[in-house]
Formats: sequence, structure tokens, C-alpha cells
Amino acid sequence: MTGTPSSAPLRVALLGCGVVGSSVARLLTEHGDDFAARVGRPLEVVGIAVRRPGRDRSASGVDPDLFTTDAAGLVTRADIVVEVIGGIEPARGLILSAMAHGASVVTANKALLAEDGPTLYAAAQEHEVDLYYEAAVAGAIPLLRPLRESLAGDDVRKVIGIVNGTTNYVLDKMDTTGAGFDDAVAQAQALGYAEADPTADVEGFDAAAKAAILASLAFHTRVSGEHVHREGISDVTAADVAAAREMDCVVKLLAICEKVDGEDGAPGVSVRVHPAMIPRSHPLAGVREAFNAVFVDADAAGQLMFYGKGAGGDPTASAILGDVVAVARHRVGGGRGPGESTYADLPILTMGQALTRYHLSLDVHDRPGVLAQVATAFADHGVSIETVRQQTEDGPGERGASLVVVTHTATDAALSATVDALAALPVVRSVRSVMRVEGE
Ligand SMILES: NC(=O)C1=CN([C@@H]2O[C@H](COP(=O)(O)OP(=O)(O)OC[C@H]3O[C@@H](n4cnc5c(N)ncnc54)[C@H](O)[C@@H]3O)[C@@H](O)[C@H]2O)C=CC1
Ligand SMILES: N[C@@H](CC=O)C(=O)O
Ligand code: NA
Repeated sequence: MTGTPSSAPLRVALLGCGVVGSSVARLLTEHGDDFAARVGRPLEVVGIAVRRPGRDRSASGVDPDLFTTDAAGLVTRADIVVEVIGGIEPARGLILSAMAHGASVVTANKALLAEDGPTLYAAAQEHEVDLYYEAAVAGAIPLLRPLRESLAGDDVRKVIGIVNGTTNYVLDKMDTTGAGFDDAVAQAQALGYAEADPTADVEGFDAAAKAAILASLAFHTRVSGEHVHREGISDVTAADVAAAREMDCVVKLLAICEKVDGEDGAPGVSVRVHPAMIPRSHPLAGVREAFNAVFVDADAAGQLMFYGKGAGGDPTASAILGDVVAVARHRVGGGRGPGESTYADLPILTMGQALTRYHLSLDVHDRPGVLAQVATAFADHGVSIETVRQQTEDGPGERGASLVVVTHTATDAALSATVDALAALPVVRSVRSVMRVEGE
């Protein structure tokens, strides 16, 4: 792509005018003069594709004549296409068509990037246009540009953080106000944090898509959503949150991307999303409401922390508009942003190979020798115990006890085999809860 000396406005097409799209439209209109100064040419919104053109959108301050239901036609007459429809189709087809017609694309669509990012990159390469997607992970937080560009000279070892605002909001409300799960999800929806179908948030699909994007960029390896071990928060109970509180911990949904040595000693990539207990003293524990925070550990840089608003209309629009300015500058001055980098092509490790720690709560018979049998189950699987806490529980029938065990680090395979062995022990009445523990 070469810069053109023209002073004609750059034509911007917006696909979607929901939570994020309406913020983008409003801010583009409000700050048009600043954008023109920053880019060197005005940006002109040439159309906004919507599904329901008759809807009242007067609050956006956008000229109603810009709304169209002809998204396919709109993408053929733009220099920059901003896709904020979400989902796989028609978003993918529209992006590919936009690129084929010479437009650079800015998207917030993590679901599409995690499912079929390579196709988008290939089209951008073929048509010599830009593909930017800072808003797709951790909303407003500048995170992908640092990984794609600023850290391109370093060796990233680990990326760990909170990348889903909805689930963080829900877990925070459960911890601090005792709110019920469904009420907290409804509040997150009303605040514009949740995906169109909040199952994507609650069951960890959204965080898994983001983890795939982060791991791909961090480790120069193609990682798609299906490579990510995913557990959501729908099984996190008020009792789990209370158990965490007793341990001076909080429960967070974490995305963890690591470069680790596999059994053969060769490096591989481990990518997982699951709830975990973290100590209240850990910086991630202080991440409240819909905020996101991500730590990046790189060989030369050491540890970096990125923190800010991970969801919501205006914060997400900030990231999108930063990308719009970047690709617009390329249009004016020449050059292109980075393409896909997959040269490392590392193998993806299984969840069983991931190294983690478990917190277990067991309901056991209160008899002599119980503790020894429980300890043997751990030892048999090579899992070392860090702490054990026993509490006698009176109730109807035979006296029982609750055992809370926290392990040292072991492979997830060994830990989960230990849980199976414990559940099969006659002295164990039930395994009440199992949760991974992260953070020192
Ligand atoms: N809401 C948030 O906090 C964030 C959202 N995102 C991503 O941004 C994208 C948009 O999210 P939201 O604005 O929250 O969703 P939304 O559901 O509020 O908006 C999407 C809009 O696209 C419209 N749409 C659907 N199909 C269309 C079509 N064929 N033509 C024209 N319009 C169509 C819908 O009617 C809706 O108004 C998604 O990819 C989402 O994952 C990314 C970061 C944060
Ligand atoms: N639904 C997402 C929106 C931002 O990506 C979230 O809750 O984080
Ligand atoms: Na971001």
C-alpha cells in the first residue's frame, strides 16, 4: 500500500451500530477535526450498516442518512472498514470483500479472529491492506500492539490475566456484595459488557478466543480457539467464593498462555482459561468490576502489567479509533502494519501437561487413618501437599470432617488423577470442590 498525495477524505464504513458501533460513530463525529489533524487527511463516514434502519439512533448524533442495510455494497466503497457486528458470518464475508476491494480493516471480533484469523491475514497480505484488531482483546487496553510490535524483539514466556469483563464483574459482585450469579450476569448485560449471547462470556468462550489471539501473537504460532482448554464460571458456587475468602483468596477467571517444555524437553505452548483462586495480595485480585489486567513475562523486558477497561462501548471504541488512525496514517504516508507471524510453529500442549496447583475440599469420615489414606492418594500420583486443614463437622449420622488440601505444583493430569483416586476412597464421602490455585 502506498501513500497518495490526495487531500480527499478517507472513506470510513462502519459495520454494526450496537454498543461498540454507536460509540465509534459518535466519537468519530465528535472528534473529526482532531482525527484529520492526526492522520493528515479528513476521515469521512460514508455509511453505517445496520439491521434495523428505522430504530431511533438520535443519541449517536450521526446523520440518519448514513444508515443502510446494504453492508455488502457499503464495503465496496470504503478505504477503511470497521467491523463491529461480531460473530462469524456475515462478518467474515464482509471483511474479505472489503479487503478484496482494497479497504483496510479494523475489527473487534475476537470470535472470528480465533476461529479463522489466518484467512483474514492471508487476504490482507494478498490485497496489500491492513488488518488491525486492538479492541478484540482487553477492550481499551493497548495490549495487542505491544505484543505485535513493541515486544517483537523479545522472547515472551508467559501471558496471564483477566480478559473477560463480564465474568470478572460477576465474580467481583459475588465476592463483594454476595450477589447471585444470574443477577450479576443481568447487570453486566445491562452495562453493555456482555456478548450478544452471554453464554460466550459465562462459559469462557470469549476468554478462550482472546487467549488464542494472545498466544498466537506472543509465541509466533497459530493458536485457534479450539486449542484452548476452556472452563467457564457457571460451576463456580457461592461456596467456592466463600472457601476462597477463607483462604484469603479470590476467584478469578484467568487466561494463561505459557511457553513450557514438554515431556520431550522441546518447547510447546499451553493455553488455558479456567477459574482459579488467587491470593488477595496478588495484583490480579484487585482487578474489580469489568476491568481487565494482563501480565506479560518476557525474557529481556521482565514482567509487564497492562490494566484498564476491558469492555463497554467507549473504552472499546478507543481501541478501535486508535487502529483507525494507524491504518489511516498508512493510507496517507505509505507502509503497512505487521502481518501474521507464525514462524515458531510450536506444538500445542494438552491440559494434562499444564503445571498448576489445586485447592480441594473433601468431606471425609472422621476415623483414625483417614488422613493417611488421603495423603497416600496424593503421594501415589507424585503430588506433593502444601497445606492440609481439618475441621470436625457434627451432624446427623456418623461424625464427619472437612479436609481442605492445597497442593504444590504438579501436572494437571496428575492432579486430576489424584482427585479421581480420592473420590473412589471409601473414607471420602464426597469431593466438595476442586479449584486451581494461581499466583504465589
Ligand atoms: N461490548 C463490548 O464491551 C466489547 C465488544 N467487542 C466486540 O465488538 C463487537 C460488537 O460488540 P457489541 O457492540 O457489544 O455487540 P452488539 O450486539 O451491541 O452490536 C452488534 C450490532 O451489529 C448489528 N448487526 C448484526 N448483524 C448485522 C448485519 N448483518 N448488518 C448490520 N448490522 C448487523 C446488530 O443488530 C447489533 O446492533 C463484537 O465482535 C464483540 O465481541 C469487543 C470488545 C468489547
Ligand atoms: N463480552 C466481553 C466484551 C469485551 O471483550 C467481556 O465481557 O469482556
Ligand atoms: Na485491547
